[in-house]
Amino acid sequence: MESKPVIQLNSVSYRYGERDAVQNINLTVREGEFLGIIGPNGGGKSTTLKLMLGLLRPTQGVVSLFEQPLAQFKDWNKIGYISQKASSFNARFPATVREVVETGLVGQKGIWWRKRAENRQKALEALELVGMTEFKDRRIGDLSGGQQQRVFIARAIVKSPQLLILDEPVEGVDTEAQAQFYDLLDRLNKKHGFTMVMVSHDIGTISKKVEKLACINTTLHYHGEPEEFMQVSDLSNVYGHDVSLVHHHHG
Ligand SMILES: Nc1ncnc2c1ncn2[C@@H]1O[C@H](COP(=O)(O)OP(=O)(O)OP(=O)(O)O)[C@@H](O)[C@H]1O
Repeated sequence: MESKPVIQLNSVSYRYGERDAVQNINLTVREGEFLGIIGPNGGGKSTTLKLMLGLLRPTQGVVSLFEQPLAQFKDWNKIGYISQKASSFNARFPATVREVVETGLVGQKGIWWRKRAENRQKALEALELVGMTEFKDRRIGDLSGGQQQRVFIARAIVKSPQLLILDEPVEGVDTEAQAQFYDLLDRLNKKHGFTMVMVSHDIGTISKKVEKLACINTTLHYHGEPEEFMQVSDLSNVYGHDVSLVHHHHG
C-alpha cells in the first residue's frame, strides 16, 4: 500500500508579474520519501519549495499539506525548513550553538521563558541527533561551514517536524563535510522517518542519495527513479548545452 501523501501539488502554477515561474506542476511527495529537486538556474526550484511551504500561494492549482488544502493547513510545526542562506554566521555572532538551536522553538505554544528547561532539553536532543553535542557551548561563528549546517538541521528538527525541506544546503562546504552531511540526511530519513525534500544543483551527487528525483524547468520534466533519469534523460534538453557547467557551477 502506498504511504500517505505529505505534499500534493495539483496543476500548480505560479507567476511573478507576466511570466510563469512554474507551470502546471503535478507532484506528490509521500510519507518517508526523500525527494531531490533539480533543474537549471531560474528553473523554478525555489519557487516550488516556497509553494510547498505556503510562503507563496499558487496563481493556479491547489497545494495540499498533510492531506489538507493550504488554506486550511495550520500545523506548521510539522514542517522544518533550512534555507539557502542558513549558514554564514560571522565569527563574532554572540550566540552559542545551543541557543541557536533553541531559536527553532520560538513561536511554539506556551510562554517561551517558562519552558526554559524543557527547551534546553529539546535542543540537546536535537544536537545529539546531528552528532553535535560536544559543540553545544561553542559560539556558532567559530564553527566550520559543515558544522554550522548540522546545527541548522538541529534547529529545524528541534520542534519535531515530520517533513524537512532543504534549499541547497550543501553549498560552500568541502567534499568530506558534504559526504557527512548526506550521511546525516540519510539517517534522518531512514532511521528517524523524516520525509525530506531537497533542492540541489549537484545532479551527480543528489541522484545517488535520493529515492525520487524531480526535474523542474518551469514545468515538471521528470519525476521518478534517479537511475532512470540518468539513463534516459537528455540533460542538454533540460539544461541547454553546457550540462557540465551546471553540474559544477557551485562546486
Ligand atoms: N521575487 C521574484 N520576482 C520576480 N521574478 C522572480 C522572483 N523570484 C524568482 N523569480 C523568477 O522566477 C523564475 C524561477 O526562479 P527560482 O528562484 O524559483 O528558480 P531556481 O530554480 O530556484 O533558480 P536557482 O537555481 O538559480 O536558485 C526565474 O526566472 C526568476 O528570475
